[in-house]
Amino acid sequence: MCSRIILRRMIQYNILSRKYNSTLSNDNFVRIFEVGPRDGLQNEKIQVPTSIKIEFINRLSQTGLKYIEVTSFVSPKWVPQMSDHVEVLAGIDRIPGICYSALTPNVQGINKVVSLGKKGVDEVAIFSAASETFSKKNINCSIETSLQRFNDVVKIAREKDLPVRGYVSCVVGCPYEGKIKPSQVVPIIKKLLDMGCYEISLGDTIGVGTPKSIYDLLKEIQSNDIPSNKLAIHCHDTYGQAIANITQALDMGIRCIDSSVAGLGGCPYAKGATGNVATEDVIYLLDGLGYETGVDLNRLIDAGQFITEALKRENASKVARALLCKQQGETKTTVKSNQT
Ligand SMILES: CC(C)(COP(=O)([O-])OP(=O)([O-])OC[C@H]1O[C@@H](n2cnc3c(N)ncnc32)[C@H](O)[C@@H]1OP(=O)([O-])[O-])[C@@H](O)C(=O)NCCC(=O)NCCSC(=O)C[C@@](C)(O)CC(=O)[O-]
Repeated sequence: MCSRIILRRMIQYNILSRKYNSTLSNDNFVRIFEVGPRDGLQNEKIQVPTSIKIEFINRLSQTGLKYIEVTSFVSPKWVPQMSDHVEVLAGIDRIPGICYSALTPNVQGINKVVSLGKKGVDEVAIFSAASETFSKKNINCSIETSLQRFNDVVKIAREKDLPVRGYVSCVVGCPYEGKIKPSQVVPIIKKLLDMGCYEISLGDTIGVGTPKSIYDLLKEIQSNDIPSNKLAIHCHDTYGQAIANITQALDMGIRCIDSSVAGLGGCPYAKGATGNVATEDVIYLLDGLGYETGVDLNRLIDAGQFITEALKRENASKVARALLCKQQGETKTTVKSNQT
């Protein structure tokens, strides 16, 4: 009898301590949401061959990333670069456990995703903005109209058990309206969450944020009882503040970071905005801070090199450049010492 009680206590203790450990490790785990194939490529002026996009996504799938935004179902007249969404999705090697996602701005987009069945995506995203002008430039309608449209998108997605992620662009600044107040952002987040989005990604679309503006924004969001585990941070690095802003967000409990390998990207409707923060730089930061991500930095660098060589441009990741330089130096030293 006594030993049974002890056994039960041991089991309870074990379960509790596992729960405790998993809470700890959850808090220590940061989800990386790779947006390179979508946000990274959507702004490329020359059509990137579909086979390159497929190879890029396949390489990303080998890095340990669990979320990859692969394309968007937007109008090909507005963003021609994403017009091969069906072919991209049909061509990639899907790895079980990886969530492949796409943007769907309207019913036409979500219906197309649904019609693809298993060749579609595992989750979709809708995208709003905290700036009225940006909304009109980006999706050709007011914020209010866009939210009505998204309601219909979410309804269809939920009927098909497709999780929906929400984006809010221009959370600290807009290319047309300038500074954006946190009080402009909070109502949009609330509406998207109420609609059924499982998470809201906060987009510093033109990379003007600083740790102070990110702090002010997150403080306002938190004071409105919106939990941090419903949020992600999406930083562009135009002013070189992205890593500092992400560190601020991590300090305030955010555990999902959007990034783009090799720092690819830019928004077609935000002139002058450079790419997203580079995933390699984010992983280096997180490794250094002791967070877990499950992402292999070397494989990521390989994927980043592949796509930058294909696009014939410099890799914008400082970490990738530094590590590649170091490797080249080491190879040269080895070759020299083998020759002597
Ligand atoms: C939203 C619309 C469609 C409205 O565009 P619209 O012109 O107002 O729509 P419409 O309903 O009048 O349709 C016009 C034409 O587009 C077609 N169309 C309409 N919808 C679709 C669709 N889904 N798929 C394919 N075709 C579509 C439709 O069939 C029609 O074709 P037509 O009859 O003239 O031949 C348009 O403005 C659009 O596609 N915008 C794209 C915006 C975009 O992709 N922006 C970049 C992504 S957002 C971003 O980068 C920010 C983010 C998320 O990364 C976060 C951050 O950094 O802040």
